[in-house]
Amino acid sequence: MGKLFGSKEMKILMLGLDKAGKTTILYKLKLNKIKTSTPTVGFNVETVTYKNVKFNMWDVGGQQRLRPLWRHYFPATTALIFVIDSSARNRLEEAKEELYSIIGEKEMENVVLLVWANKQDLKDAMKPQEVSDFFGIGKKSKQPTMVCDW
Ligand SMILES: Nc1nc2c(ncn2[C@@H]2O[C@H](COP(=O)(O)OP(=O)(O)OP(=O)(O)O)[C@@H](O)[C@H]2O)c(=O)[nH]1
Ligand SMILES: [Mg+2]
Repeated sequence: MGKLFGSKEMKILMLGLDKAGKTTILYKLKLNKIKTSTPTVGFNVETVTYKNVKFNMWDVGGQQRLRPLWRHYFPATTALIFVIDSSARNRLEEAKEELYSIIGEKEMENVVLLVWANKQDLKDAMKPQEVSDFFGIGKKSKQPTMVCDW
């Protein structure tokens, strides 16, 4: 917990496949409203302040051709929010591969990991528990990990 709350400023990195909903989440947290967005090429960064902690939230484009750039955003990350489209069952394997490739990197092996099971409003969405089971969260990774929806 000291790692989470001891410092006054922390970098939160949001990654995930294209169309998972990262930019939508960023602006919902920042502005408390849904802002339509186009696919991100590059990144968005916003500061969300809660009590005395400043969360610098980084949202990076997830299209396949942009994923090799993700590693440039790794340094100084405290927590990774890996966003998935819970209704895109056919993309879950791809998402899992990308997640394990990220947390397999030395720089990222100790970050706090949150898998965000997004788009729970869609009727065929996988529940957070199903996502957790599919990803093997907490089994393969030794870092503090949880799966959540909104
Ligand atoms: N139904 C539903 N749609 C959502 C939700 N979150 C995002 N979307 C939609 O999903 C689409 C993609 O959202 P983005 O936020 O642009 O996705 P992204 O992860 O930033 O995509 P890239 O920038 O390409 O990596 C948009 O049409 C959003 O309106 C959600 O919780 N429920
Ligand atoms: Mg985006």
